[in-house]
Amino acid sequence: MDEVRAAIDALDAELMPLMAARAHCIAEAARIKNDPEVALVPWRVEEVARNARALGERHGLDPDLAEKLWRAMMAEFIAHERTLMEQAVAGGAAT
Ligand SMILES: C=C(O[C@@H]1C=C(C(=O)O)C=C[C@H]1O)C(=O)O
Repeated sequence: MDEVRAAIDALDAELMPLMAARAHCIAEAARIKNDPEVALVPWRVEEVARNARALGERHGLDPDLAEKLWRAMMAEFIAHERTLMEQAVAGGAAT
């Protein structure tokens, strides 16, 4: 079990910079959209979910699991994007 956990920790260390890069793109999207009401764009969520299924299949990950993981991740990024835009609106209103 120790070896498996060490492998998981090593993979998490590889995933984190990619997650940070994704968060950077989300922050860019927040700046461009500049409206908390449009944090969630349904057609794009469905497109990313379809992409995740295809990528899962290509890399030997159950597509159902890939889709669930990506939908959960997107929900968190969308909430984060909305928070960033709300903060920008609040900051803009105060100045
Ligand atoms: C980045 C966007 O904002 C949201 C975040 C998404 C994501 O985490 O991939 C996908 C759809 C959007 O609702 C976008 O609209 O493309």
